[in-house]
Amino acid sequence: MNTPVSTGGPLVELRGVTKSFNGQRVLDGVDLKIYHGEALVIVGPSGTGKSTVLRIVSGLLDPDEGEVLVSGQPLQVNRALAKPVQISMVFQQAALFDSLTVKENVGFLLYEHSKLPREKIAELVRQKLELVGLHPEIAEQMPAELSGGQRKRVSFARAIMEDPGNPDDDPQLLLYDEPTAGLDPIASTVIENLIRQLKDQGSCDSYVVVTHQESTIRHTADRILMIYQGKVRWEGTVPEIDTCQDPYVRQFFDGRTDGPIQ
Ligand SMILES: Nc1ncnc2c1ncn2[C@@H]1O[C@H](COP(=O)(O)OP(=O)(O)OP(=O)(O)O)[C@@H](O)[C@H]1O
Repeated sequence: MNTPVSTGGPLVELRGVTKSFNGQRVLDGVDLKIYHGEALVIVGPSGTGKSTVLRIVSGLLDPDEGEVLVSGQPLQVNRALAKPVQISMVFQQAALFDSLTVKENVGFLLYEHSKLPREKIAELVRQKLELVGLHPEIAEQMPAELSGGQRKRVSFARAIMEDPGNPDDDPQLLLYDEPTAGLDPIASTVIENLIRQLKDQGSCDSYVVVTHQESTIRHTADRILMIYQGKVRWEGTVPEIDTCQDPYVRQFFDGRTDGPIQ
């Protein structure tokens, strides 16, 4: 694992982050902290800005206002130079290149940007495929030949790929956007277990999951944040899902149409 620049403060912190699209304010002063070693799940009604938060944390999107601190340092415009924490994102639709094999997808960044021999990269790909529970023979297949659950695992393998000679390349924070969307309950459980397992075995230090699926919330969260109308509305733990009397939380988890959430 990478040695964090600072172990005292949070890994990532958002302070007063706002973001608008087409004049519509989606995030309206979001404050949140992601700590070392934590399993954070972000929930909230559709369209409330959860994926936008992930994209801001990953550096794919800039906030309009507010600060993003990574290991206490502002996330710089020139992110290639300032990389105190390696952050990897697993996208909702797996986002694999259809014209490349599984091996080329998983090893993409190393094939493009490292000096490692191709055979070494192929070996690393096989190792990562095994870590996510896929048979290494799948490496030569095309994404279109795989099931949705297999594609998700391939995208996990890609997110945890690292150059063993470059300690800065070791992902510390994994961001999962709707990792179990569209999967049956059993396939969802397999993916939820895998998310926990990858952290427990050190493939990442911390993770953030954005999900609507209650089983995924319950299986992958140590801490839960609920975002509503552009702000963090509630923060709690899994047992508190059942005991919390906050009307927003109750309505959300009970799936009721009547209540303060419009
Ligand atoms: N690049 C963009 N351009 C324009 N509007 C955008 C863009 N990205 C997000 N939005 C809008 O911002 C709002 C929040 O989107 P976001 O995907 O962050 O919500 P979400 O909470 O993750 O939703 P869901 O649970 O449905 O996936 C939506 O209204 C969406 O249409």
